[in-house]
Amino acid sequence: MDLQRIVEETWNELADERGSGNPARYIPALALVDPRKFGIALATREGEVFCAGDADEQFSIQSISKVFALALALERHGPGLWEAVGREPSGDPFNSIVQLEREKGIPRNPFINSGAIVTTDRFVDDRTPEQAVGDLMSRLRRMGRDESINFDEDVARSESETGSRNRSLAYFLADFGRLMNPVEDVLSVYFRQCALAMSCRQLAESSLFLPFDGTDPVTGQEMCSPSRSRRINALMLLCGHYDNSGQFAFEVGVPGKSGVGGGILASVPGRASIAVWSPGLNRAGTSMLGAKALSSIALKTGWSVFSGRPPQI
Ligand SMILES: NC(=O)CC[C@H](N)C(=O)O
Repeated sequence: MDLQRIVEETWNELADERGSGNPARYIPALALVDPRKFGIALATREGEVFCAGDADEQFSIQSISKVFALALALERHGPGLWEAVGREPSGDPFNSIVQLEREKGIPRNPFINSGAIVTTDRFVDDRTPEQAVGDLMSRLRRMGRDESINFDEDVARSESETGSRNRSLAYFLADFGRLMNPVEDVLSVYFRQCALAMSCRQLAESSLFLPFDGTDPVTGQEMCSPSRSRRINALMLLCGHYDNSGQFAFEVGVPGKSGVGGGILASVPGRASIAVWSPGLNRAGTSMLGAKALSSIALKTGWSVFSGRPPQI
């Protein structure tokens, strides 16, 4: 299978639709990004990366970071993490607060904002926010094989200045006694984690542990056990796009995680890790063109977790 041709064809087919959807404006720094950006990177077990468009330009990965935070929080706490956060789709928008009161401060899953705030709190654990951010950065740099990976201070500040909703969620959690650390400490890590700047290529390369049983097949670095990576993939499939997760599974058919910066990370078990970026979003905060690109790649390759077709590569 000529993956470079598939990636390029997909980009060319959709290029005229660049600028479709609505970029996130509730984080002012994100509204400054050129809405016509469009990149695709597909990384394989052999260490090859097939790219098209703006695949080497860094963007704000936003909620895609929740996948890394989950893996690292599980590493610190093991299955005990599941006492603080659930594993069910919420069917509500990512920043919804309604279930939190009814369900006594146990968020439905680690990918909605309330669940991610709890996950980040557990990742911080007994450390200072600075130590936790330092640890997150060094892990990502190691996984992405790139020392330049960092967070964008302007985006983190912009989100903090306008973060009333996330503060509400965090104080609600604190009121139920669900956070180990002070609210502002947890949020300062959460905002920086969301403001991580990475390119499609860096994202695809640093997340190869997801489709390959917890271990980067290129470097041999182990991120988590095979059973844990299976479970993270399961959560991505069911909760990775909030109240749009069903639609994404229907159209694309592989685990994925969206971010309001317009990135989507998709994990194709046993095959590849794919990152796409286009800032225009649908109503659930999933990149419109990004989802179309992934759907097209899934169609062209035949890749799907719901298909019994033998591996093509
Ligand atoms: N879906 C997202 O990417 C949301 C993340 C964003 N940082 C927020 O907390 O609102």
